[in-house]
Amino acid sequence: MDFTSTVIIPLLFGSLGIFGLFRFLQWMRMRAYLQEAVVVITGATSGLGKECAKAFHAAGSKVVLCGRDSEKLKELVQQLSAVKNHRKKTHKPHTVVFDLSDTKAVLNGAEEILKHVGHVDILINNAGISFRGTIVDTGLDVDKKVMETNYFGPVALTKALLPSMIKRRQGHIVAISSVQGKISIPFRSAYAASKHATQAFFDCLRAEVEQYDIDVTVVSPGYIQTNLSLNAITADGSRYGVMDKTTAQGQTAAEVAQVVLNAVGQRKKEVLVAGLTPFLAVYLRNLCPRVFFTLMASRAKKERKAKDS
Ligand SMILES: NC(=O)C1=CN([C@@H]2O[C@H](COP(=O)(O)OP(=O)(O)OC[C@H]3O[C@@H](n4cnc5c(N)ncnc54)[C@H](OP(=O)(O)O)[C@@H]3O)[C@@H](O)[C@H]2O)C=CC1
Ligand SMILES: CCCCCCCCCCCCCCCC(=O)OCC(=O)COP(=O)(O)O
Repeated sequence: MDFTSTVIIPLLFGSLGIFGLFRFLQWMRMRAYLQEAVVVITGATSGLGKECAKAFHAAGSKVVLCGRDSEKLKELVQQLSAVKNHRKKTHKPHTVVFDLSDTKAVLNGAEEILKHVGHVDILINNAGISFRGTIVDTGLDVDKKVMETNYFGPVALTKALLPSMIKRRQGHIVAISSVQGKISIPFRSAYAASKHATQAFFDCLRAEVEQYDIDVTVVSPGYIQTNLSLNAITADGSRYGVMDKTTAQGQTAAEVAQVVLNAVGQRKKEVLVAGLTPFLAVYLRNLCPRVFFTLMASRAKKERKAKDS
């Protein structure tokens, strides 16, 4: 008997077995956590929100779909109800209509959610808009609109639902931020600012509510193939209306929704869902800020030149 067959091989198989068992138990825990959970998703009418709705519905959660277009929400309910899942009990979704940029509407929406479903286990603050423009040309009303939709809306909804979570000593709040909540790139000022504010707010919240057993997960994706660039607003408040190459070549919304589902199921505190370059850019911003700022300035010059020519 040599050392390999008596020690190394049994150790290897033992470790693999323990790892497999650990993953299985993790999967079982996640399944139990999501099954029957009341999950509120904002921006469910499109892109990542719509895919999250499909993923959580398929996981057996009771989804509450929020959006500002009731027709699109109804269509999604029909789509989800048509999916037959023989292995898991699924639930007919509820819908609640409100515009996130209107605080009063958000508060009424929160009230309606609690009236309909009694409590919220998981709130996914997903809805958002992006922005394209130079700071010098952008009206303050545009900065405010982006902040209202991406920051004040989610903050108002979170604050409205938080007391009932604290009372139950149970709940999970998710913020869909962006890589741009960690680094700022030129011509995205309002968007990057709203996502940095989101990151900061939900990091503070995480610390404050841990004592009530409430989880907070911040998800920071890179580019995703959605309508985000098409729907972005520009310096004068008009719709950008272009499917950017970066957006078109991003990850699929279904892939990112699966990452959101797993991150929530595993109660992760934060997750960066991006390729190597954005990932390195985040590190560069923190470790060698001067180099990062120089790269961003040259990127701004190049983009400006390309636009002018
Ligand atoms: N796509 C990407 O590359 C990335 C996206 N993200 C983030 O993902 C999230 C989802 O965006 P994504 O799916 O990509 O984009 P989409 O444009 O496809 O979806 C945005 C969703 O937000 C909703 N929404 C926008 N404004 C409001 C409002 N005032 N009130 C209520 N709902 C509103 C939209 O509703 P409606 O259908 O009515 O327009 C839509 O459902 C955003 O927070 C975005 O910042 C993060 C990183 C990368
Ligand atoms: C040796 C280290 C090299 C480090 C890389 C250098 C820096 C390169 C810059 C990379 C910028 C990445 C930007 C990623 C932005 C992003 O993923 O944003 C996601 C969004 O929210 C998209 O919204 P948008 O409206 O901008 O489409």
